[in-house]
Amino acid sequence: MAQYTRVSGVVGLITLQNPPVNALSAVVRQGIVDKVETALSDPKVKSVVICGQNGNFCGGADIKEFGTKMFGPPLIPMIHSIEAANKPVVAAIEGSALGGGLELALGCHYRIAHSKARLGLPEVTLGLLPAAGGSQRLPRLIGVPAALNLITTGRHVTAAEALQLGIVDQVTDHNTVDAAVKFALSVAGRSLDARRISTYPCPRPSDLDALFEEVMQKVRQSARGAIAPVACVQAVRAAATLPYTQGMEREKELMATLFTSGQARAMQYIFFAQRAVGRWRMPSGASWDTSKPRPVTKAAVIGLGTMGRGIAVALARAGLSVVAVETQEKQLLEAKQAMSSMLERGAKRRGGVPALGLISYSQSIQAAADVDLVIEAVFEDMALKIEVFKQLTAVCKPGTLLCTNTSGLDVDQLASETPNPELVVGMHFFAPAHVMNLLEVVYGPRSSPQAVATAMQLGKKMGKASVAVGNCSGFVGNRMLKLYLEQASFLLEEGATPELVDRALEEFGFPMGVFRMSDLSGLDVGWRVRKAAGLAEPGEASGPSARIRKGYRYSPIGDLVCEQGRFGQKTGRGWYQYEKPGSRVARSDPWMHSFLEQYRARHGLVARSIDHQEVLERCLYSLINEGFRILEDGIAAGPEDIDVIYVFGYGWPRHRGGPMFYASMVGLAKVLERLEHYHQAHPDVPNLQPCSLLRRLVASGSPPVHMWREVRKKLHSQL
Ligand SMILES: CC(C)(COP(=O)(O)OP(=O)(O)OC[C@H]1O[C@@H](n2cnc3c(N)ncnc32)[C@H](O)[C@@H]1OP(=O)(O)O)[C@@H](O)C(=O)NCCC(=O)NCCSC(=O)/C=C/CCCCCCCCCCCCC(=O)O
Repeated sequence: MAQYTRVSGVVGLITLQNPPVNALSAVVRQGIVDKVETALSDPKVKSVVICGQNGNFCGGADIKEFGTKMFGPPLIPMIHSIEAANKPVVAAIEGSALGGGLELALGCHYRIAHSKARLGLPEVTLGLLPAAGGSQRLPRLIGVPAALNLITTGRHVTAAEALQLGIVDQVTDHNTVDAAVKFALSVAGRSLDARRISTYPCPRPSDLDALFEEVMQKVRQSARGAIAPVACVQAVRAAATLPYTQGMEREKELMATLFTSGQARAMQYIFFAQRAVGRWRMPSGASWDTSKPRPVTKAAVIGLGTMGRGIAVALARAGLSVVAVETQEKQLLEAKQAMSSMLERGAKRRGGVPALGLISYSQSIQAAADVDLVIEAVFEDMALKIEVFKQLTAVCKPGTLLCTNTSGLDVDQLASETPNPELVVGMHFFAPAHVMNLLEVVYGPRSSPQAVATAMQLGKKMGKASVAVGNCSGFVGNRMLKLYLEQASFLLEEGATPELVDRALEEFGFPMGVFRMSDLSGLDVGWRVRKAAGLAEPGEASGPSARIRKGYRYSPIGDLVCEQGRFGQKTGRGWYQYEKPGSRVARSDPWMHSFLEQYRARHGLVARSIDHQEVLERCLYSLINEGFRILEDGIAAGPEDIDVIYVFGYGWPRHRGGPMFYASMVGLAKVLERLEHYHQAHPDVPNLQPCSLLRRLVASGSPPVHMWREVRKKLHSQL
């Protein structure tokens, strides 16, 4: 709803009231329409101020209303009537003015913002465009190039940038509503002819066609199949080339296509999933609302390899005091230099001061004596980690949380080696840790809810989507990834090339296909894991058992490639070739093609033609099947947890909503049928056998994703 009061005798003050973000729900829209009418019809009122309750202007249209029948007054005429008003209307922007919230403000005649406010049109991140006039007003106000940048990326700008761009008229450090009222008093009675943005001509750069062509090309490339960014460019083009009313028609037309698209549904699902995972729950019943996190102001990072450096930088950026420990002197010096330049580059990009002073460096683990939490990031070796945990237990003050950044070792085993296993959790960061926005918080059976709450809160403070998951080999992300990688290798054996597999996955929307990704992260990492698991054997075995390990189909292709010293980009050769070690541009490698041909010949395999459909079905459905197993095992609390992990950590295209949501869009019955088909064709790959939760869901009529937890509960109660 909206509240109305009269202040200073002549200013009508309208306050949006819909906590926590004052979204423009039907009731709020009705409130605005009514209160604007009241203010305009009151002869005593000379000007109007619109603000939001609790220091927050407006988070935009109510996303929960999308996909339901719309009630209440529509946004567009509401904003038009404000712009057409014959009394000045001033928006007092505190907190955020996003999406429909900024569009409302653009309909006002003046905008005053608090210095800490954030403004933006993030609709593109929800699969939409700013369709309450935003795509037509913003270019008229700030010009085409700046509007294109904001609308196609959805990025939020600070009040200072908004002032510089011309989005707001004034920025204040003081009470924004007081400043807006004062401003409203000063402009009362002035002509509003020059203040209605919809009447402005859109500034047209001389090279309009070339500009749009270039932007469209870039947007299509980075959108990876998402349709909203493309529609955003088309809408801004309409602003630049058509009169306002026709531009609005085009905006509406484009929005209609997006609004009902599966992509918008997927992206809005991810928006809510990202927030839902914060409401974590452990199988014991402990949860976010019953577990209080401990305060963490000082943390230590042990081991300054690639991961440790990124973690320490991310902690310092979040404002924590960090003790960075590396026992090797040379490595410590290199790390210090690298971390300082990471902080400096980040500060330059974001426009702040590098947090260099927050990090102290030491060669001794003793330096961690007074920290609240430690993140161990040493080499992925259980014996070494156990030794480090022993030392930490002796050095750290009582109650210090001990976290391990393992990407797959048994967190419970590590915990059991310490006298206080309840203080141990996994914090699985993704490389590079100062860039990637995902954190898996791994709890073992003995981790205390308080330890989990603390790690989850710390992850949030570091700006990461943090997901609490159970302890198992590979946790959630890597456990699923293993099957995806395995299918990719089998496809090579059967006739595919790395290029074919990667193209199919990149067309699906991944930023990189599986083989290009493997070249980037290094083939040796997986090789080491397979050797430790007793799977990779030196040299090439022959005979029928050569591709069977531990009773199941196994592809040694990756091991053989590693034996050639081909570890990917860092060695200049991997699944592809590179100009030199460290180069990034992957080029087809004839060596790889003849290696695959020889390999197939040696094993009596006949290459067959494999299409993109099969690549997608085998790689993605096997990964999804494992996702169902993870749900069945209770390692992830719900499908949202898996989807957030995949979208934020593994490059799963956001417009496809994560693997579990994607499965529901494809149709669970279809996924089941294809898995059965592939399992029949490859009976030596037991992972292709559809899991019982998937079968049960299909038998229950394939309910929507939010109902899967119920089906799982029933399945468990019957076991
Ligand atoms: C920055 C934030 C605002 C705040 O962040 P923070 O403080 O961290 O808080 P959060 O945890 O994120 O959020 C707190 C809770 O609030 C919920 N929330 C947040 N924003 C919204 C919202 N906009 N709507 C509903 N709920 C919201 C959030 O989920 C949390 O609750 P919970 O934990 O999940 O319970 C941050 O929240 C943020 O970034 N919010 C989103 C901002 C945003 O993206 N805004 C844009 C929204 S879209 C929009 O505004 C579109 C405008 C144009 C609409 C035009 C309509 C025309 C319709 C025409 C249709 C034509 C089609 C016809 C088809 C046919 O023919 O049928």
